[in-house]
Amino acid sequence: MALLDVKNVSIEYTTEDGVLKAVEDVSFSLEVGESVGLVGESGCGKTTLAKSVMRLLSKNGRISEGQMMFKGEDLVTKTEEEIRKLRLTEIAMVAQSAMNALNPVYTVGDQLIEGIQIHTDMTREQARERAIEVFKMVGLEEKRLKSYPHQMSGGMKQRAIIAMALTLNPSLIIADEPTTALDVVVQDRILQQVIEIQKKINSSMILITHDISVVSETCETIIVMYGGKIMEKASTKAFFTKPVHPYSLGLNNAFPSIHEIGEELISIPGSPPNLMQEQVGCRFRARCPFRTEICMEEQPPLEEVAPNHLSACHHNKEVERFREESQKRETWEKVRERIIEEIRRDVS
Ligand SMILES: Nc1ncnc2c1ncn2[C@@H]1O[C@H](COP(=O)(O)OP(=O)(O)OP(=O)(O)O)[C@@H](O)[C@H]1O
Repeated sequence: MALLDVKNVSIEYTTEDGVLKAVEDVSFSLEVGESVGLVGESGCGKTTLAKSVMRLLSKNGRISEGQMMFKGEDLVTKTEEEIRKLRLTEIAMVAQSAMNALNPVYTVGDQLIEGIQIHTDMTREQARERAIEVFKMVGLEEKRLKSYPHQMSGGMKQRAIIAMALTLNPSLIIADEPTTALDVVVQDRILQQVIEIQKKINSSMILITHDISVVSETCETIIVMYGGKIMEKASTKAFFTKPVHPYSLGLNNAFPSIHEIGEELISIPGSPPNLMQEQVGCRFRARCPFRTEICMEEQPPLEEVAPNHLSACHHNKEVERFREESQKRETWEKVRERIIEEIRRDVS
């Protein structure tokens, strides 16, 4: 049985201007010990999906459809009380800039020890021992337990937050851009530590990032989202050697570290769809160099293109040609010209 089985989940936000469908009909599963990288441009629904697993959506957000089976039980229908018990003990989240969540008037140690005591029946002394242990795991000295947040650097604070998330050996860690606010060297070191600990305690992980090169180094599986839907899911190895979806091909062109030195980066022209509007056809159609008639009318299903490799494109079979053409700058230049032409037409 998978640890987490997300089935046909849709999530929407009610706003003053109407309903925004942030995630639509998304399904994926996560095995015990597996780490999945969730990637895609800003606004594609990564954080929404992650927060919904913890049932931490903002007030105007709701899971409108689907199930999220965690250890065989549906998280969607659990009561608030049941979910609260699962947080930290079973599912822990390290959010973007979580370090700002530390309470400035308590020492970091007190906050950590208190957190442990709330969720377990450990004595203060036992909780302190555990706090020292997890501090060591993330590379913080014991004496740092006595520090107040303002006495620590950004990197240290984020480490302390990660320590808090890992302290009760959760089965699932959700890390949402856990190191974005830090400098690159520190980012890399902390991320490696998180992965090490995750492997040690054999928890599963969902790592959210907009940087696919991070996923190539840290995760076994990658899920690419676009406009609230999954476009491609594959092992990272397959994805980085043989990506299939045109959006993935575009993303691969846009990231430096997985390319050879000196190779030119090409970004994908245009912007993601407006999720306030009803989506017709493929969500990537406006920016896709390879679109045809059917892409304008029908939403492509997520199909298996190889074992454990899924792609939602009507033209999965033409991937060899797409791979070749997507590496040429003029392929994407034509998309840019097409977008400009369409805007001109709409205006006139
Ligand atoms: N509380 C909210 N109310 C209304 N719309 C929201 C709310 N939170 C997110 N959205 C919208 O839902 C969509 C998905 O947002 P989400 O933050 O999940 O994307 P993301 O991929 O995590 O982006 P980022 O990388 O910038 O965090 C976006 O269109 C966003 O504007």
